[in-house]
Amino acid sequence: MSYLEFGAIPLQVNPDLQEERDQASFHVTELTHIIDGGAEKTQLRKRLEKLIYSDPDFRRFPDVRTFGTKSEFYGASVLKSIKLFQLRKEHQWTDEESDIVHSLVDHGHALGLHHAMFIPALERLATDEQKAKWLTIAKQYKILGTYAQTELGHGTYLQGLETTATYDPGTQEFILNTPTISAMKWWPGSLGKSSNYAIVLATLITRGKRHGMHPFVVQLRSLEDHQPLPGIKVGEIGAKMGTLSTDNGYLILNNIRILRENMLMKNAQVSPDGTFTASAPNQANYATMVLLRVRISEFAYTNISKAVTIGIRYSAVRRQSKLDPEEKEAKILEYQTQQYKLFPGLALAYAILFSTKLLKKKYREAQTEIMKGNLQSLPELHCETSGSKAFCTEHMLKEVEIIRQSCGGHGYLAASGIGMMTSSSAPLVTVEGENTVMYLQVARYLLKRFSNAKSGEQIEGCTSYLSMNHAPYLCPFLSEKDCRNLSSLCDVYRYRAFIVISRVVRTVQTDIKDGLPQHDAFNKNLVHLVRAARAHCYFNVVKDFAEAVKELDASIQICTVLISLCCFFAVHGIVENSGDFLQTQTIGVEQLKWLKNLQTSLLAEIRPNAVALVDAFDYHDITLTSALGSYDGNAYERLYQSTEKDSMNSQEVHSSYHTYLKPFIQEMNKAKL
Ligand SMILES: CCCCCCCCCCCCCCCC(=O)SCCNC(=O)CCNC(=O)[C@H](O)C(C)(C)COP(=O)(O)OP(=O)(O)OC[C@H]1O[C@@H](n2cnc3c(N)ncnc32)[C@H](O)[C@@H]1OP(=O)(O)O
Ligand SMILES: Cc1cc2nc3c(=O)[nH]c(=O)nc-3n(C[C@H](O)[C@H](O)[C@H](O)COP(=O)(O)OP(=O)(O)OC[C@H]3O[C@@H](n4cnc5c(N)ncnc54)[C@H](O)[C@@H]3O)c2cc1C
Repeated sequence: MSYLEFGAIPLQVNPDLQEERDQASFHVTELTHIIDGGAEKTQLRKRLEKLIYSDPDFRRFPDVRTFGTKSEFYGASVLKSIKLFQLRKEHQWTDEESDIVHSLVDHGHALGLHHAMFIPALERLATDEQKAKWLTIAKQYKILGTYAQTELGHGTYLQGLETTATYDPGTQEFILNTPTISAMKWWPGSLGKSSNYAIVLATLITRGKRHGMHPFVVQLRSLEDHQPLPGIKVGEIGAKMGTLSTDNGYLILNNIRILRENMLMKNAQVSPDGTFTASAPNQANYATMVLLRVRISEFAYTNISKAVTIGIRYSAVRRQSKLDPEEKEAKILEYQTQQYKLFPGLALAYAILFSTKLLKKKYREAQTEIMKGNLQSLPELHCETSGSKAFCTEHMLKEVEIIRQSCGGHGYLAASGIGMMTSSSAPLVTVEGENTVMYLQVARYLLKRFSNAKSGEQIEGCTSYLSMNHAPYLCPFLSEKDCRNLSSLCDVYRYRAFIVISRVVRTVQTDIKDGLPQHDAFNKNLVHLVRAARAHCYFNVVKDFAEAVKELDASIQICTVLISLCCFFAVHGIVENSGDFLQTQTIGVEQLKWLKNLQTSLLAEIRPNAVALVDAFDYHDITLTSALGSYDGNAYERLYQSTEKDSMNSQEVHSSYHTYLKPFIQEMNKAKL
């Protein structure tokens, strides 16, 4: 073959990848249907895929992402928003359809916060009359909004927000102000350049009294020429590690007057004379964050499943070194260490998938009650969503980075698609509640439930195991074979969580008894409290995965593969955290030895189906945007082809040669003479 033909993509699938597909023990399409939630959902996704990817602009976005300047990238991202909004309107997409499309077109776009937070906030925090006014025009895209809560000085501690909304009964208006530099809004997505409205979260002051954080609808920019309105200073906060398609912004408000009706009053009201009344606890105003924590958990699935698709397909076509000196070089997927890098991410993707399906269901049920004014399920929902968001994003980020490393040098290329995934995954551990803080919210709930259980209350829900009548614990693993039993594995996780939680409760109580104030006793044990929350979340994810697999209505072949994967997920988690399991005596040294053996046996067991398990995620090549992970496995040709799109290659000799290099070379050559 001449080098001129190197960039031509072969028409056939790479035989190494085809070989993997041929040896799968199950039908990939059947598993795809399970992942999508049914054959009709797969059809729906495919229909939307076809619609979106028939538009050349949507196919072009990945190239802009890789090779454009920040400003070009932002411009393309605005176009992406507009196209999505037009399509959504034209096709009357439901929220579900819209979510599918978002997962197809790369997560970010300039006005992403309009549907992700602005509209959900109006739906959750506005009264019916306010919805009639604001929601209608927001849905018609007559106004474009964002959610401006975080300030330069405070993101986590919402009670510390300094932006003020002071009620003036004389004019029946609120006056919004940014009283200090740390009070300026800082970070909100779509704020810098895109939105003309925002829901601004500010401390409400009426009749001289502060009433905590409340939501206010504020117009930021003119609907005529997009100029910021008088008294408003708004702009971009600067270059970031990733999430380039979103214009995260700052906002300074100087005596901005808004109508009394612009305070979203579902949960608290200010009457014309300035009387404050609350019809729900202040935390009801956190509802938009609760929703986004569910969405971000789902997004963790999207990222890890895409990353592992790239990693596994590439590992099936990349050959390096010899396993058997007599044979040709081995696929890197053959190396046990490579499987050890990739399969935890594979198992995690399925674990998050099943666990978030359940979380979403619980969220929907709880939200229906909450909208009717029944807030009983809110504390449990807050615990579950905070824990899920923290667990899923923490583990996803860790595994995405390991998968990037598993692709060797090429994983570091933008064309691999995986480096971008690391940078877009990174903020997810911080946004919508920083993970440590979220785990501490879970711990707070666990402590409460633990003491409720101690006082004899029958606990329901995700902490029900705290009120189990704990007979003396006996490790269920009496042989290596026992370690495969999913309900025994769940038991081990459950007891580990129970013991870690009860120990930290005891330590905190002892510290308080010994005279430490409660806040000091907490701070002295924060690391252990986070450990307890992690143990609780791990147990719940293992349990959700195991139950989903147990209840699966699928072929025996699929059940067998998913049981192995679930078993691997649980076993791997114990081995990785063995210190904790040994210390809580939920397993002994002998059991750890069995579990380690089982862990490596499972690598070999999963190996033949690895490619089929990622094929089942069914990512379109455009969605993946990866030269390494495309369906046909022609990685080298695609890598070489990707160089054509690099503007540096548009001229043989770069202009800098004429400006700098040529005079330098000439100078050096003159000097030699
Ligand atoms: C386009 C489509 C894409 C979709 C796919 C996504 C893609 C993704 C891309 C990235 C997109 C990024 C978009 C980021 C967008 C932001 O990042 S928006 C800003 C998010 N900001 C945060 O999350 C702030 C985090 N902080 C907090 O939530 C709260 O301050 C804290 C930490 C929970 C503390 O709450 P607090 O009320 O100040 O104090 P605390 O004493 O801890 O709690 C009081 C009580 O309220 C309860 N409580 C606290 N929070 C809640 C709650 N939420 N609910 C119920 N009860 C609660 C507590 O449990 C406690 O109860 P009790 O123990 O008293 O019974
Ligand atoms: C890409 C991106 C997009 C964003 N989009 C938006 C948006 O659209 N709208 C919006 O309003 N905001 C947005 N944010 C802001 C985001 O919500 C906050 O950054 C996040 O809530 C964390 O708050 P913080 O930055 O104040 O971190 P901090 O709270 O300052 O955290 C710093 C460290 O302090 C620790 N810490 C803080 N408090 C405690 C505590 N009580 N106990 C123990 N440790 C603690 C944390 O664990 C962390 O290690 C965005 C941020 C990013 C990065």
